[in-house]
Amino acid sequence: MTASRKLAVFRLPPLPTIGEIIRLYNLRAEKQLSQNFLLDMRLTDKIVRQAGGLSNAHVCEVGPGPGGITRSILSAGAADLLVVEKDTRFIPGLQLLAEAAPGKVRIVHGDILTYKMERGFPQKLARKWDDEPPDVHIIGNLPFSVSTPLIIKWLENISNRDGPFVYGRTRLTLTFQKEVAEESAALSAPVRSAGRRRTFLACWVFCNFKHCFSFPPIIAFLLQSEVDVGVVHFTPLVQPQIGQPFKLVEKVVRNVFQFRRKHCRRGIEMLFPEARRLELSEQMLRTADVDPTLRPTELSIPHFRNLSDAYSKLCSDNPGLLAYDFRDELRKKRRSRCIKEEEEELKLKA
Ligand SMILES: C[S@@+](CC[C@H](N)C(=O)[O-])C[C@H]1O[C@@H](n2cnc3c(N)ncnc32)[C@H](O)[C@@H]1O
Repeated sequence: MTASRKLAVFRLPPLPTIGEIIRLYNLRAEKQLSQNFLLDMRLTDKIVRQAGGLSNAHVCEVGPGPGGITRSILSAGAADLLVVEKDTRFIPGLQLLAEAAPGKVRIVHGDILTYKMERGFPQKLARKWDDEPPDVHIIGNLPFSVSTPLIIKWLENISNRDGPFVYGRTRLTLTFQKEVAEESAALSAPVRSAGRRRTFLACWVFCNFKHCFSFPPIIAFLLQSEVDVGVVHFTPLVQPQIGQPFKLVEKVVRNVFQFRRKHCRRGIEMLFPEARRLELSEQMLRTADVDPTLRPTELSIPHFRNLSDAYSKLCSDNPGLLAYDFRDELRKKRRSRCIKEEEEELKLKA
């Protein structure tokens, strides 16, 4: 016990504060890039604690910026910290931190949306999917415009067990806009809770999802930001709540939520080519045993499970259906209408 406690404690040598780093390297937060920095170490420590014990853990921090969360991860005892930062201006400050924690910090100057995390950590860390999660964590306070596409990408990775999930059920601790985090946490509440977001519905399907706490921007940021921030912790589920691939589930959820104030039948119809729209959407709703007059926000995960299973069955019976996108059909229709109008105009002129 004492030995492992000793291992976990890591004290960084005296370093300039994050505020001094920002001044030293002239790291102006770019408002158009939604760059806001966490300066309060008590807050960064609290965010990092939400990941669970990091003693001797392998961690990837996404978007470290001037390094507030980075310092908290090191102080929490991480053995190996991989930071992925897109903006060159932050690299020298991160190098200073790497020198202060020899052998612990690896810096990647790159974009997390394209970074191949399956190569980021040694394969020996990998655990079986149904084992306990591996000692690999992802932590980050990213711009909200990046964290949403990123979580969609990672949900697909969870479904395929690739990317950061080649190591097993890698845990994620990320920040989102407070309203999104709180409303999404309400997904576990009774079915009729309003305001659910489709991205997070998919999160519930594939992850255990916990809204840890929120904080106002005023206590944290260098730039005045208008929105509160919510810290969310995800652990991939051993058994997703819907046994279909992410792409199919996401397509069903996306189409249903397209007309969020209308009956769910309206969005479901758009999954099918115009010529067979009514027939196939009725068949799907009947097989799924879902009331077509429910609104998208009234549908529960079991409803989506039945809808996804029914849609998957229709896709196997109708080759090409999974690739169907009503927008392509609309575009083709518009194009042929334009061509027809042009031909008629030419006829009139002749
Ligand atoms: C909101 S700031 C937060 C900085 C730091 N994590 C903190 O809490 O103080 C977001 C950081 O993510 C970086 N970033 C933005 N998009 C990124 C991407 N696609 N890949 C890697 N880093 C990114 C920005 O350059 C910036 O350093």
